Amino acid sequence: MERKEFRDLASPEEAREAIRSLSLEGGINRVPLSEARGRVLVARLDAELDVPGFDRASLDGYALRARDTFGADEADPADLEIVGEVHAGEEPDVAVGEGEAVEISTGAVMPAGADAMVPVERTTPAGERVQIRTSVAPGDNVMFAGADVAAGERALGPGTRITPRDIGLLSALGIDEVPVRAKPTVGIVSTGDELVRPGEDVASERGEIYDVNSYTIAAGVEDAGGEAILYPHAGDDQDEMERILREAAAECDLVLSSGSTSASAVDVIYRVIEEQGELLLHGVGVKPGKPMLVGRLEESAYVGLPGYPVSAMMVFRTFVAPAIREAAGLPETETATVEGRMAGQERYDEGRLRLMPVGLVTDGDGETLVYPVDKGSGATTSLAEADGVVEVAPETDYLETGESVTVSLFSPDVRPPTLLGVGEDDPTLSRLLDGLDNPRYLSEGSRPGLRRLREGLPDVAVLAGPTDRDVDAEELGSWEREWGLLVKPGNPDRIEGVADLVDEDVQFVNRTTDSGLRSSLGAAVADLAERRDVERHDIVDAITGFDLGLRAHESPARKVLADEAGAGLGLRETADRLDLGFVSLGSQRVRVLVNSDRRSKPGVAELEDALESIATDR
Ligand SMILES: Nc1nc2c(c(=O)[nH]1)N[C@H]1C(S)=C(S)[C@@H](COP(=O)(O)OP(=O)(O)OC[C@H]3O[C@@H](n4cnc5c(N)ncnc54)[C@H](O)[C@@H]3O)O[C@H]1N2
Ligand code: MOO
Repeated sequence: MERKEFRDLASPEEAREAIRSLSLEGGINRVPLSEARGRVLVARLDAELDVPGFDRASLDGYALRARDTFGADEADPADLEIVGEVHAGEEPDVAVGEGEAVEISTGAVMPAGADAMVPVERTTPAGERVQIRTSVAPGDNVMFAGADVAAGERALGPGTRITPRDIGLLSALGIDEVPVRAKPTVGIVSTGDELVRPGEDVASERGEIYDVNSYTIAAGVEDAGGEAILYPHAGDDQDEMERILREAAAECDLVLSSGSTSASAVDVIYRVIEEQGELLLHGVGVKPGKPMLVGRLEESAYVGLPGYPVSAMMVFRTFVAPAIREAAGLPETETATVEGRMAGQERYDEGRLRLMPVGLVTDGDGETLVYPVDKGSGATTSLAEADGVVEVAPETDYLETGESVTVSLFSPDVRPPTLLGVGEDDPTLSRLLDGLDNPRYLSEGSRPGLRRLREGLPDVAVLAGPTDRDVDAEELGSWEREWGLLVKPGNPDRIEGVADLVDEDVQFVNRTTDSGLRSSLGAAVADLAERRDVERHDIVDAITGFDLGLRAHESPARKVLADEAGAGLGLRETADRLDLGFVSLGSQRVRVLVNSDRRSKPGVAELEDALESIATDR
């Protein structure tokens, strides 16, 4: 079967050009005022009436003839006869003659004959008469008909993006429906037999995964001013893809697919477009996003996003979102950028424009440090833990430590976290972080925590268990945790310690070598080897599963819970919470070390307070 190979990649500019050449625009909608916010007017709206529609009292007080007050002041008030009253929403049933006044409420129609009003504070009523202790000029305290907007005036111009303030104006004019640019409708078709919608059960043993792209891209479409329509997943079968894509193309201005863009035998989406529409390009010199497609299907524009969530999102953000915004009539987003320095060296030699997700951290001098967040295109945390993107030109070989880079933030309201921590995964730490304002914690394990602290990236590192090298850093606080083997409830295999893992037939689940628990287990294994006078590797080899370590602190426990293992490395706290049996092997201190350069950061002080509070709790 013929497979796609990517020999000639289009340039990013060619990809932009190709998308620009497609028409994404919808037509015109008439929407009720209640749905008009954020929509873009397509025509000018003129006032068809005066606002206000009548001469209106601006204050509570007395309507009168200005000339009756001339010369009046506190010492020598004008004395007028009260001949009636008029309230807001009432038609006046009285006129004001010479020497007369009418009691009037704010917003009421000025009675005939009156040309000004005096606020109640400057009057002294006495029975049927009122003393006016000030003089006013004609027009004082009156808003005349049409003073706000007059009939025939231009109220809002075409292209206005309707704000709550504009809705105020439209309401005053009595306009209940407005002509706006239709939102471009964007159909989203995710392909892949493995996809399951969130909310349904996922069979991991069969390789099923939750569909990330449909919802992420739909949210991006709505953000860009489009209307997202989710279509059912298309499997990897070409006929099914064709049927769903054509259905979407018939109903939408733009169809976005995800997946099936690359080089495998089931990556056939390009054939559907080639055979049923027009394929403008397939393969662009960007990383991630290389296998993207641009074309037309029926009357609709088409962009094929790669299946990997990071690739899909980056292609969407870079190439598709601007086109949707334009079609929706929205202004280009103000891309907020920040300048920062690279926290470490970053090599790169793939010759494609790299869209590198990065995180930000503020150093002790208030300068911004930039570090790549790259767990690979398949990891959703690559974007959730990033603040923005640095574009690295294709000809760049590496970015040097300290090199200045421009980060375009994912949105203008993105702020660097108040605290950046790296290190051990721990439940007490998770609770501490909950109480802080916008922290970020990269749970990479004790060893990477220590290494990154030495390199000067994080504000704090969280370490547990024995460390081979120490670091010259101050301790901000610490706590103890009890660790051991998590076993089935009631411990049916009667596991009592590491020796049983060696001597009995037990499937064990370990943690990665980066974790502090694993270091403590390593020490226990070394102890046992010494007591038995054998080599350490003899012990290790005899434990089934010792070499395969899982990343997070609960992962081994979950394997035991699922009956996939007889024992796992973990914490007493986890065993208690998941109702598992627990065989204690010891307790270890979890220490929070602070980067000396960052002592004065508010986030560090906040964490220190939180650490003190748990120290006094115990
Ligand atoms: N031999 C080669 N293999 C690959 C190449 C290549 O040039 N030669 N390109 C790689 C690149 S770059 C990318 S990007 C991916 C793109 O692959 P596809 O667009 O064909 O996507 P799939 O194979 O369908 O899926 C990739 C990956 O992403 C997962 N996925 C797919 N859709 C979703 C979704 N809606 N939500 C969550 N995750 C999704 C899918 O399960 C796969 O794990 O190809 C490389 N391969
Ligand atoms: O281009 Mo793929 O999108 O490198 O990950």
